[in-house]
Amino acid sequence: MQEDWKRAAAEAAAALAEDGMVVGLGTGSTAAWAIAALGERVRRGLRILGIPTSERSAAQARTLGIPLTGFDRHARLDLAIDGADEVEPGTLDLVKGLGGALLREKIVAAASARLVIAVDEGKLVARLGSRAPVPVEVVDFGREATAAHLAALGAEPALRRGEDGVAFRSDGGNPILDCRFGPIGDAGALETALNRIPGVIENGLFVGRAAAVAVGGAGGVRWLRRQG
Ligand SMILES: O=C[C@H](O)[C@H](O)[C@H](O)COP(=O)(O)O
Repeated sequence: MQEDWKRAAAEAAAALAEDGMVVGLGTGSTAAWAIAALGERVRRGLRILGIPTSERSAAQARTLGIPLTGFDRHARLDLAIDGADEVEPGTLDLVKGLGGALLREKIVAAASARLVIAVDEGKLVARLGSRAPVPVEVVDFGREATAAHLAALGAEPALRRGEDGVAFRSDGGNPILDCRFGPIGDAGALETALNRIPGVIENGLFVGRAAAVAVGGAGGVRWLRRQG
């Protein structure tokens, strides 16, 4: 059921790609449905270039025959399609990065004319942080000191580990501290405060970036759009 909702939302988002666009390819199980839908459209003749946000998404896109490009050839994107871990419906602010791709995702989102998010309705929350931790990518050096700064902002930082117990590494080779804040009052202020901590590379709060969110649910797909 949830997988059907993700897929429907992802396909609605993928339908926004048009001939000639440079498209950011997100990461995660929902973004994978969007990449699959784009692959099918490319097979039928759609002409786009993709910029993937992870090695996983790059591999999937290559398998499907989606031509890829990079920032050296295209510094601006027309559209980025991605998933999210939490969406605040009023603001379209997001938590992202439980899949570990938050840094590349934020770089791609920041370079895109439009960021379109696809989720199932279980991702909607009244306040960001209600359910998901905020992932924070950090450098190895001084990780404990960085974690202490994060704790001082009210988080409970936990080093992300794989199922094998080994510390998770992002595609950039960095560890991630998952920071439980509980419901966040001012996500914009927190996003800025997190990135001011020495040792923090990027955090998973995406504030004021999403233009629209496709939400899959029992009644089909509905669109949330940012006002203004
Ligand atoms: O790093 C991962 C990304 O931010 C994903 O878009 C996010 O975790 C949502 O993933 P999923 O669609 O698998 O729930």
